[in-house]
Amino acid sequence: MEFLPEKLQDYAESHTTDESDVLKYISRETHLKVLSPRMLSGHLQGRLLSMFSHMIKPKRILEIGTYTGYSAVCMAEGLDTEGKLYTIDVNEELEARVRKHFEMAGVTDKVTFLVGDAHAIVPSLNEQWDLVFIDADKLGYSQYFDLVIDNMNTDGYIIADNVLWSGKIVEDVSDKKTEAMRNFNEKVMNDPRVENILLPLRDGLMVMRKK
Ligand SMILES: C[S@@+](CC[C@H](N)C(=O)[O-])C[C@H]1O[C@@H](n2cnc3c(N)ncnc32)[C@H](O)[C@@H]1O
Repeated sequence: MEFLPEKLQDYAESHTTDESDVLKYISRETHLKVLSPRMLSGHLQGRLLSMFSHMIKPKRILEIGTYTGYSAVCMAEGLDTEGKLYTIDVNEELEARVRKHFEMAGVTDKVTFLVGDAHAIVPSLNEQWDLVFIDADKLGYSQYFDLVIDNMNTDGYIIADNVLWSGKIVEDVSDKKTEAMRNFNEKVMNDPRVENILLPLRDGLMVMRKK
């Protein structure tokens, strides 16, 4: 499914700051050589993540779902000078490619890339988060929220991707992932510890601020 009519997408992209050469390289290589390139955040969402990160100036970022490193590089752009970004992916086949991308982007010293199941790794990280990006297994979103919420700084932000789930969220569809995403959106909506906005950019971003 196209998220936006092509002409509007082109117009929005042509009126948005361009991607860096490294991000263009990551995107191109991912589309040529990696399965499911649609998972990559892409130009508009990448610039939004970078913009949020610049606004927050986070000292600690957690990303759940690295894929080929595109969104991690975008968020690293806004890190505080002493800041660190942790990113986790379970797919070890991507590891060499991701490390190369971080090297090319010049972020290796700020980024800790962990390969393994985020459900097991997140509880082992002894950090307080300013920005968390949840973009991995859809059945795990609610658990990821539970795992990070008590370690969010006040005015820290959690962003969850794909919350419109290609539009299925409002259709008469009841498969496991769609139901999981509905449950996640309801859970966030009813949690008094956060205020939230569902931003209908691309496949939908749930943006939450820890009160
Ligand atoms: C949508 S992609 C991430 C896209 C990336 N954030 C970006 O915007 O370019 C989702 C990734 O989550 C990873 N993933 C799925 N289940 C996971 C788990 N349990 N722990 C860690 N990573 C997982 C997949 O291997 C995949 O690379």
